[in-house]
This record gives sequence, C-alpha cells and structure tokens, in this order.
Amino acid sequence: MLVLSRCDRFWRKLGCETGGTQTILRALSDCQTDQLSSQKTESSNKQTKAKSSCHALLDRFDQQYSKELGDLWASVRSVLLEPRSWQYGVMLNRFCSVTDTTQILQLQGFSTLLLQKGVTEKHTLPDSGCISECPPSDFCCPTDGASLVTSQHPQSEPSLPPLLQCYVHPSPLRFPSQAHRHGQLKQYYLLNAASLLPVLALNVRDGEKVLDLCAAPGGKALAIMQSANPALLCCNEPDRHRRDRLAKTLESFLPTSLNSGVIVSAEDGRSFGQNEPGVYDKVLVDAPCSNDRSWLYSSSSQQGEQRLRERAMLPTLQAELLKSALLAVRPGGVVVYSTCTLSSYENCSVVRSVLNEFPEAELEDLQEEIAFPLSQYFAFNPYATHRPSPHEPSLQPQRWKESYHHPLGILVLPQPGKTWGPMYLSRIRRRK
Ligand SMILES: C[S@@+](CC[C@H](N)C(=O)[O-])C[C@H]1O[C@@H](n2cnc3c(N)ncnc32)[C@H](O)[C@@H]1O
Repeated sequence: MLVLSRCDRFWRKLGCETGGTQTILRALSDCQTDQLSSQKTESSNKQTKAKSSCHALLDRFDQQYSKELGDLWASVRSVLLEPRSWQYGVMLNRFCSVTDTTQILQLQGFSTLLLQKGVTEKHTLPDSGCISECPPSDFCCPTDGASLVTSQHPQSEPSLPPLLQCYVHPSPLRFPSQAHRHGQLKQYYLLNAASLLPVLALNVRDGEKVLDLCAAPGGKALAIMQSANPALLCCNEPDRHRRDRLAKTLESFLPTSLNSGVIVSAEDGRSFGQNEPGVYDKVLVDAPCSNDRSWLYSSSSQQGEQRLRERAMLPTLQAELLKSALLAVRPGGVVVYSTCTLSSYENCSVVRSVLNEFPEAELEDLQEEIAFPLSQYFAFNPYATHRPSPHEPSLQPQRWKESYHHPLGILVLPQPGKTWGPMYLSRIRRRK
C-alpha cells in the first residue's frame, strides 16, 4: 500500500510548483520508490505504532451498542478498533485550481464520491463567457486558461458553479494534508466522507441565509461553501480556541471576496434562536457529542472516565441546541441535526424529545434523498435502506413520531470496506 504522507518530497513539489503534470508524475514515481523502501520498516514498527483503545469506553460501548445495534455491533466494533482500516475523503476546493490534485487522485485510484447539482449542466463562467460541460474531475473551463481560478490568484472571482466534489479510495489510503501557505488557498480538505451527508441533507440553495450553529473546526461550513453560494453563512463557535481554528480553516479555503458573506460568531448556541428568531433559511446543528471514533482512543483512563461523565450531560445540551435552531429558522425553513456517535441517547432520543415539544416541527424522510442513492458508498442502519414491500404499510411522518423504534433519521455505520461514520443525521422542517 502506498502511504503518501511519508513522501515529503512529492508534496513539497506539489505545494511549491503547483503545476506541470509531468513534474507531479515524476514526483509521484519518486514517492512510490521511497514508499517501497520504507515498507519493511513500517511493518516492523506496526506493533509499536498501534493506537490503544480505552477499556472503560470500550466496555461502555459494548454494553450499549450491542443492545442498540444487535449483531451489527461486532463489525462496527472491528472497524473502530482498527484505525489502519479507516478511509479518508478528499474534498476539493472549488475556489482554486485542483487540476493537478485531481490527476494525482485519479492516478492513485481515487474516484469521486459525491456529485451535486450542476455537475453535467452547462455553466457559463462569468469571467470568460466560456461554456464548460464539466466532467466530474474538472470544473474549470479546460481550454481557456483565463477562466481558471488558480491558487496563485486566490482572491479571484468566486462565482464558480457550485459543486461538491469528494474523492474516496476503496482502501485506507491517506492523502497528506496540505500545509498552510500565506496568500494561497488550499486545494483540498481531508475528512470522513460521512461528514458531507448532513450538508447534502441541508441542501443549501444560492442566496439562502444559513447558520452553522456549532461550526468549529469548519469542515461542514467549507462543504456548504463548496455546494452553493449562500447570501450569508454564519459560523458560530463559542469555544475561543476552536473558533480560532475555524477562522483559520475559512481563511485557508475561501477567497477574501467572500468575507462579507461568511461571518464567524461566538454565541452559546443555546441562546441563538432567542436572539435571532426566524432569521435563517437553513440551520445546521452538528452537535457536540461523544465522538465514538476519537473518544475510544482517549489518552488515559482518567480522560476516558471524564468523557463518560460528560457523555451523560450531552443529550440535554443537544436538545437545547436543536430547540434553539428551530427558533432561529424561518417558518418553512429546515434544520439538520447531526452527530458522530452511534448513541441513540444523543441521536433519536434528542430528536424525539424536541419533536414532542415543537408541534410546528416536522420530521423529513432522508431515505430517498440520501440513504438509497448513496448506499453503494456508505453502510446505513438497516431501517434507512429498508424499502417497504407493496404489502407493507410504509411509515408516514406523523407515525414516525409515535414509533419508538424508528431512528428518526439515518445512521452511517462503519463497516469493513465502507469505514465511514459513525454519523447520524435527521432533518426537521419548521411548518409555515
Ligand atoms: C462536532 S463539533 C462541530 C464540527 C463542525 N461542524 C465541523 O464540521 O467541523 C461540535 C462543536 O460544538 C461546539 N459547542 C459546544 N457547546 C456549544 C454550544 N453551547 N453552542 C454552540 N456550539 C457549541 C464545540 O466547541 C464544537 O466545536
């Protein structure tokens, strides 16, 4: 397996020279040679480098998730306990040239995962008048260099066709992260591809006002900006250090010409709805949660115990954030609630309690829009991809509220070969 992160030379070339496919291919070939020679050392170090999981958390997960997921827990558990099997997604930045990166990704066997509206539509690029019929791998006008927005000119016209592009690899090949370079936009963002699903469910349209209530470090805010041109994206994060990270992420990926439309705020999300009632068309609540993947690798047993104590408090905070979001969204607008835990206490129980308190809130189905079309890439909870037979009455939204066992959303379950997730998402519309 080729692990590119070990190949500094290659990435130095990519970062500095940003061009010339030949240069990149030469560097790639150097990299492969280096990689082969390092494989022996790597396998001999395998034992010492393995992360160790926290017993207290694993015990708790075993107790809870074997009940909640039944037989599926064994395979989810095997993925969570094997970080070397984890896949990584590479989300491209539409605000700079990604042609070289795209070529490298394709050479490495990556393929596009998510193609959003407009991918095969004809787009007129305002600068050049050039009409490009965009293939999945290249959104820029292929023949007209003038219309290419490059990383050397990061402040160029941002009104490119919205297109959320994420590349994934069938094996756990990790693409290296890009260093921050002053005055240059980054070409891609590494993420768990399941993180894009809440953004797809939010389905932001050009000109909408959007609130990302819990925004740091900013991955989903970036994905929103890749997928549409909102009139306003307010990224809220109360934690100072995390807010600094968020600001840095936004600065590294978005041209300054977008600064007036993308703002950072520092409120406690629980009071946002009261302070700005009915202002937003769409609100994302990517809630603080017990992040199963990373919590499992807590640095000490004390940290693990501490997290278990925090875990008990999370559902109350999450419900307050979701209620606040429902106040902040306009009548007819949409709220997406998401977490990266498998825990039903932080997922459907939170959604259920808020739906019960908000008669004007209506649960929306994500099966047709997300789970069915994307089940080739992601493993969902069985309910999400269950198609009722003609004789089986399908559950109507009203009945979902009453059905205790319905997950009230969809859950991405890490599985061997589809290691994305955990990611829970639920979409709620505020009635007019
Ligand atoms: C799961 S992370 C968000 C990840 C982010 N959406 C992304 O995609 O990069 C949850 C965030 O919620 C923030 N948070 C915690 N308490 C909050 C509160 N009361 N109001 C708003 N955000 C809060 C945390 O500091 C954390 O940064």
